[in-house]
Amino acid sequence: MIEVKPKSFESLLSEAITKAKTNNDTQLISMTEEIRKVDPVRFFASARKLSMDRVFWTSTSEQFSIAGVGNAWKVEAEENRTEVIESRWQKLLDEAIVHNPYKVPGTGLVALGGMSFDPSVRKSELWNNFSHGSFQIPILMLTRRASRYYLTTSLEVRGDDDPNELNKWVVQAKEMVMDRTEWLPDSPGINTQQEIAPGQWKDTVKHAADMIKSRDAEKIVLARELRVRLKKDASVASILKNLMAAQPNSYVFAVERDGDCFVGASPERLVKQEDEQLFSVCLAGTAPRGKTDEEDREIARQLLHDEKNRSEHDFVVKMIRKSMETCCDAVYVPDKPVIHPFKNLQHLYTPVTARLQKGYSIFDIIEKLHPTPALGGVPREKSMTYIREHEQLDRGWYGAPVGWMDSNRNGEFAVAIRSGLVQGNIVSLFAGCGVVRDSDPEAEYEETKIKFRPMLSVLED
Ligand SMILES: C=C(O[C@@H]1C=C(C(=O)O)C=C[C@H]1O)C(=O)O
Ligand SMILES: [Mg+2]
Repeated sequence: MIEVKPKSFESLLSEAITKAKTNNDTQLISMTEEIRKVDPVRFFASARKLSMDRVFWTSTSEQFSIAGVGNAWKVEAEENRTEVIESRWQKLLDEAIVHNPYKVPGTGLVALGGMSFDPSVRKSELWNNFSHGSFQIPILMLTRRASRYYLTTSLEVRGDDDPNELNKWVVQAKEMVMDRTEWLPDSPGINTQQEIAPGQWKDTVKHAADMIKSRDAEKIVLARELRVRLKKDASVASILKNLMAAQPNSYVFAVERDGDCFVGASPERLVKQEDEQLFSVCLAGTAPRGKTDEEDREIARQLLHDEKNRSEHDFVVKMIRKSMETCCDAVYVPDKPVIHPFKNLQHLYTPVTARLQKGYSIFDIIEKLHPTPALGGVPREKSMTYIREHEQLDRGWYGAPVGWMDSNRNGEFAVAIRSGLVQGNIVSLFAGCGVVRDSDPEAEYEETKIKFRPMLSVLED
């Protein structure tokens, strides 16, 4: 990475264009400035006018958000995705010309995106616009951290570009996305809901549980789809706004590809990196919320001691610990889970901390962790084969890592659950649950029903 201190964005452009001409190659530049307050959701909404892919990420509890639009750089990988993405990202980090005096996580060079749950599955029509791995550096990116706001502008230039023209376009685009008067429409309202093959799904749960009883596997996560037809086309910005309000301790995210948008509010962190420090979470085991405080506490107490839910949870803990130990020091995992309540349900939760050893990157961690038994199963390959053969659905990006990373070894990835794919007025929602030997198909069905609630409730009018 080449750090520079240009007088203006235009002078940075001129410098980069000259360099591109000399090298007969493209050149990526990126410049970050601190700006006055702009609401990230409004930024996302206004960015629609640019008709380019948008991306959104927030860890609401930390008041940290990123909203971006356009592709200054993009990597799409259908095969060997982590190697392809990592090598392209490393090359970019070596060559980019950057001005970012702030060093705030999530500013400067930031790649946002995600991947599909299972790269060996042939994509269905539904997920046509989403590659097995896809990351972008937005052209315009807003980063909010508590009460500070930063705008990063990145562009890839060629030797024959005109700095003046490019600069003019950037100035106009900035004005457009920072329009503070952008209006957010109300929730679209739901016309019809169609559960995809619920009976068959319950039969599969029974089949999987029987297989586990005969010791052919230990845990298999099975998901199903709910297809929703809205009264009008969804405004993703409004969905984001409502998700942030309704699910304050979840990661609210959106990744748009050619008009389709994958959106969700996930309670599950896969991994967060701050230099060599890693934070992960084991989240599995579910119960509803109580109607009164007393009932809520009683349900929580039962969940903590419930053998079936504890076994679902413990598979995840064991696997995350083991994976971390292959490339980290100081792996710390508490002995027992605690309850983590969310708006619609409560989960068993065990946090994990670790120190990443030299020579490993966040890609190595993602590759080792995904899919954890919270979304795949135990043993990993057996459960994946079972899912491929029996689930009536293309998971696409559901249940897979989604998030961001920057050039200073900061990043965070969530497991993309409580999510849906928005295509105009059609939304495909996904929810699954961990099947273990004592799973009852009817109870698992009810559990998935609650897991649809976070997304469903923000679509209803
Ligand atoms: C698979 C999902 O959630 C996962 C399954 C859980 C369970 O079965 O108890 C709990 C949290 C997640 O690990 C989902 O929400 O779709
Ligand atoms: Mg469960």
